[in-house]
Amino acid sequence: MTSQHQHTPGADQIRRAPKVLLHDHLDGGLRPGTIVDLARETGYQHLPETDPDKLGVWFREAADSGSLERYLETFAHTCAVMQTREALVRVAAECAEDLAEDGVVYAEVRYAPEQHLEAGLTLEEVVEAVNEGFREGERRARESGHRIRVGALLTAMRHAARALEIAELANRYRDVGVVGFDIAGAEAGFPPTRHLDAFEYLKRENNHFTIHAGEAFGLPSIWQALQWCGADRLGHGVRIIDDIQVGGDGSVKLGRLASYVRDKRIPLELCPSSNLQTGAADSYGEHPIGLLRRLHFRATVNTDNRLMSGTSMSREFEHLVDAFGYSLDDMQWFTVNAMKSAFIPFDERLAMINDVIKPGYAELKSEWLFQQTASTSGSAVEER
Ligand SMILES: O=c1[nH]cnc2c1ncn2[C@H]1C[C@H](O)[C@@H](CO)O1
Ligand SMILES: [Zn+2]
Repeated sequence: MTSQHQHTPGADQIRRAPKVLLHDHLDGGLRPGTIVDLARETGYQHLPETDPDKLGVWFREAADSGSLERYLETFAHTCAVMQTREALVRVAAECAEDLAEDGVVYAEVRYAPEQHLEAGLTLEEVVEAVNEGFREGERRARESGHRIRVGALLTAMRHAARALEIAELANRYRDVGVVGFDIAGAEAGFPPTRHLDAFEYLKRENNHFTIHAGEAFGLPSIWQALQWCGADRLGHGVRIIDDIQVGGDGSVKLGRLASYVRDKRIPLELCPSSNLQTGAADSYGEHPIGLLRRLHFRATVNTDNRLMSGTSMSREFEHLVDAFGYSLDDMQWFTVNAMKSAFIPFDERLAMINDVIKPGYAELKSEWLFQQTASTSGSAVEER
């Protein structure tokens, strides 16, 4: 009989399993229909398609170029329709609702406030609108029987020069909806050390931050993010694989940086579908997450941009279950890793793990166990 631990979950179980999301961009997760509505309401005339289905396909295809720079160009359209308070509240509320509907129980969603000032909002107004939207989305989710908690990460764009200002903003709204800071944007040519003042400030304030590193550029970027900037987590970090040698006999040798990342339990915010689109991996089966999970890195599963990748947390897990045969126990392992790595206080993370995540997986596994008993009881004699 198949053990419950080896059970590969189906789509429905994956969706119902509690999931934790640490790396998701607000401006990369809009519903296509909402983009069309907002463009109409705000007079934005440059959408490549005005039919929601076609627009969704356009984003996925345009983001599928194999280049991070070209992938990032698609955000011009989403940011263009996220310039008013009403638009930001709506997008944030729908984001929380969509994640909750997908079984996400805790999410840290990031966005760059500096990209939402074109119609005259201040940085503070942007943050307050998004916070309001998240609270509204959490409330609507509760009404439809889902529970989710959403925290915001404020992102500074690495090609710009506002990182310190955004870090100060993150600090001001700490404990008021914002749980940390991030930098994003094109990686090659924009090392994180350009923003050292922002990271040093956050460290002095005992605040938390993650850095997009090791996605389009390799080990030097990861090394800088950790050893110069002091990042708590790595956004992607997938190229840490370049510091791991696997011999023909299956033996594995970790370089100094890879050892440091594993020994220090540095969380890797891995985003498989996004990596396939920007060229960091060729297929799900070849994605480094398989090896990193086997080697017990602090690996987590994330969506990055649900719109551009046509994905969700459940879809990401479906791909991984297909590629690696992951069980509910593997899913729970990734989920607990993510919850341990969140930027909210330790006692709250622990409560989520013990009171939400573990009971959720126990319930699914018990469901499976009883189904197994029912379906095998007729053949008990043969099995003996
Ligand atoms: O995967 C990514 N790498 C680097 N930057 C990214 C990625 N996904 C989104 N961004 C950028 C584009 C968005 O406008 C910005 C803030 O969410 O972050
Ligand atoms: Zn990202």
